Amino acid sequence: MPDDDAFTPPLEERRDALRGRIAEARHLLVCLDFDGTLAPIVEEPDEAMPLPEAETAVEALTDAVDVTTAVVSGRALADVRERIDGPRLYAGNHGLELARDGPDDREGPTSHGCHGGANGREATDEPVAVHPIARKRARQVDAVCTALESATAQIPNVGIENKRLTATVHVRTVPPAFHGFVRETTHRLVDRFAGDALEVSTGKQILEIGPAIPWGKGNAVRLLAADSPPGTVTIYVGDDVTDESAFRAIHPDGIGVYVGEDGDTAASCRVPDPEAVARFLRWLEAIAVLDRHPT
Ligand SMILES: O=P(O)(O)OC[C@H]1O[C@H](O[C@H]2O[C@H](CO)[C@@H](O)[C@H](O)[C@H]2O)[C@H](O)[C@@H](O)[C@@H]1O
Repeated sequence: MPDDDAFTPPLEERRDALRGRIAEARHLLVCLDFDGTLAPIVEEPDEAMPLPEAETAVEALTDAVDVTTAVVSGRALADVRERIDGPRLYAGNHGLELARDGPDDREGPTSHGCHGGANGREATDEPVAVHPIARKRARQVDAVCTALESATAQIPNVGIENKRLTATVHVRTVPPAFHGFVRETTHRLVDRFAGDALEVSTGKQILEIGPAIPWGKGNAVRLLAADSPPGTVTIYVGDDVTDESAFRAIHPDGIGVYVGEDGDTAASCRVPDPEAVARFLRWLEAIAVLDRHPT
């Protein structure tokens, strides 16, 4: 594992080393977080959109030979798919939902942990695989959201985003004096409606409510990498707490790019903001096309 205390270098310092690894790779799996990575953070979650230059870069990478693109988001899969159309693969709800190519009888969220088809796997016709435990706990997520909406109705600007398998409580524009109340109320209602079945975690000015199971973006990225051809180098770009499990999942063979100026990360290098992510993706595409497939 990377040393937590070690300074994670800016991309510029790693560019030459990364260029060699990318140019030599037989295939690239490029996994991208959405909010704070492809889309700048905004006050109103529903207004988040990818930077046009990021969208163009993702499209170009998706069209490149021997490159697979994936968006791996904390948003509901259907929501993030509406916001960026083009990548080949999608993971939503922090990896609890997965849309990937090929037959759906492989190891994955639908079969993780408790389903038993042939070889312990469950076949499904669904285009989107959903973690079975998360699916069962969706009713509890819904009950917590309903209760939270009425318990926080008087709190200015609080937002409850019900994503079915998980939920997000937004406090970005809630006056700081109310943050403690929102946090305590969220924990109390999760306890009351779900006991140990759901848990509360944190992100950028949000509380995330989700099933208390050991499954996250890192598991989803491992599944996508397992579907990739031999000789694939996995690249993951992300900015928030839940992206850290993905950085750890691809270490040490993959390339983790953290978006932000500060904060501990398991990524191998960092870029400052979504504008720099778009430039990185452009650079990646140039190497993928020119260095690996020179005409
Ligand atoms: O994994 P991601 O794709 O980065 O999703 C993480 C959460 O992102 C969204 O919330 C964040 O972005 C909002 C819009 O910029 C911002 O207002 C909020 O403060 C951020 O935390 C999204 O709304 C959540 O559902 C995601 O879990």
